[in-house]
Amino acid sequence: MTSTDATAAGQGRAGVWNLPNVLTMIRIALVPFFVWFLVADAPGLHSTSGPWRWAAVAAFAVAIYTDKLDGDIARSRNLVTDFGKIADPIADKLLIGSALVMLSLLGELPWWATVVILVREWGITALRFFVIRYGVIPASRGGKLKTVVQTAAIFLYLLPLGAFAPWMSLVAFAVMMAAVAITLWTGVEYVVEALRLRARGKRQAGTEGREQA
Ligand SMILES: O=P(O)(O)OC[C@H](O)CO
Repeated sequence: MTSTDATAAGQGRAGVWNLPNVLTMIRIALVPFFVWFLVADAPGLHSTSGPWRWAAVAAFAVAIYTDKLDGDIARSRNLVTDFGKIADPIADKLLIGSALVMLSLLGELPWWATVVILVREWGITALRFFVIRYGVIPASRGGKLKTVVQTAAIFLYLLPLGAFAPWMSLVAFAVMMAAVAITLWTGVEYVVEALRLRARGKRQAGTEGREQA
């Protein structure tokens, strides 16, 4: 969804307890299970690539599916809410953040990639709250693409197929680098959007102040 679409959609009066928002909450609830499965697979933080790892892959896949589903339902049934516009990216960040931290803890992903992505993700979340009095910054098309590429990269990292296909780790790394690049680029776009929103809000407040005087 673009910012413009979202600004319009944000006027929707759908309640918080609608299906897309419940799916978003289910996604958040799946995160501890996902982490627990990864830990259960890796005594002493050494992955055994056993059934618990596959359970983690499945939990991640289900969580990602709820992300697609809630967006589709929200748009098709006009159930876009301001709560959803804030909670949906937060749910994504919790899932993706926990996956990245766990992969780094397991020694499978360089910490720098995790840190770069997390700083951008939570920085933009904080920015959304800083400018919320001027309006909501919803996920942009680039933000959605970034989440898809991050998800694909994490999925490739999670799949315990290294023993059968050693080239998989190269592919996973290449996709993760693409994810890092798009993450940074869209971060810059959101900063520009936040500055515009703030400037517009201040201009409007100035005009209203003059009209009342
Ligand atoms: O890049 P953000 O912060 O807008 O997040 C995008 C969402 O995760 C897409 O669902």
